[in-house]
Amino acid sequence: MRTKIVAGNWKMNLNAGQTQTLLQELISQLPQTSAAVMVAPPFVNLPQALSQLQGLPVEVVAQNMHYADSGAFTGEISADMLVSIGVKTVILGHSERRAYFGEDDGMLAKKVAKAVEKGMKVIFCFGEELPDRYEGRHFEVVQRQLRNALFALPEGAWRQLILAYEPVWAIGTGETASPEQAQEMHAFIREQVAGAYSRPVADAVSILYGGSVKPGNAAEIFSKPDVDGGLIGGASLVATDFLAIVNAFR
Ligand SMILES: O=C[C@H](O)COP(=O)(O)O
Repeated sequence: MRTKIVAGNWKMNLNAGQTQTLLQELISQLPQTSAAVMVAPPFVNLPQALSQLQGLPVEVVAQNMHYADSGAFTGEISADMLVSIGVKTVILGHSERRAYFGEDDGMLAKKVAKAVEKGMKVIFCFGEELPDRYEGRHFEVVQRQLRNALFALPEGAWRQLILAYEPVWAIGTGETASPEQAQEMHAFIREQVAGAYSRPVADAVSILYGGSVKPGNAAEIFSKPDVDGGLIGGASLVATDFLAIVNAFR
């Protein structure tokens, strides 16, 4: 049985005080759930989140990291630094990192390999842009993103991977992939993993959907057999919305 996951990617939102408030709201209403719940605040608020969530079933996740162990990379954060404060999971490959910070498949392959080497779990994001879908290239694009960044990893690394399919046209736009579109792509992704590795590896990996998941559409999207949860952006900044999405698994 695959792990069901609801992860909130806070992106570049919430200062220290706002972080404390949102976490308090989440903690006070935390439901019983079979899903693993995660939140990803910006780097500077990770220690506070770790402290507030200590002993609670909400994992604190980083939004990014560098591929080098250390060195002259002003403004960057290493895997060691994250691990040293207690962060065990990192989001890599988000479309905003790809679009605004020049992260390509080659760089992401290095980042994923480093995170895996350091014992971290990775939520690896990928997905096609709107023209790709209009022009029928979406499967090809996703296949290439997976192959270039992940398929050179040893099979054992897959125990540390979580995939997050995020069609770029659905991120922050209010437009969501239909549950059928999500299921179709997730099944395709699982086939790619089965082809590159094995059926057991493919069946074990959690594949999350991301892109305008809201309380009103989460249950239907999560009901699809190859959708194992969601990576939530905007709706994760409102405690009641995020918890309603978590509850969509009940
Ligand atoms: O990481 C989360 C995704 O980018 C989705 O963001 P969104 O829920 O605001 O569309």
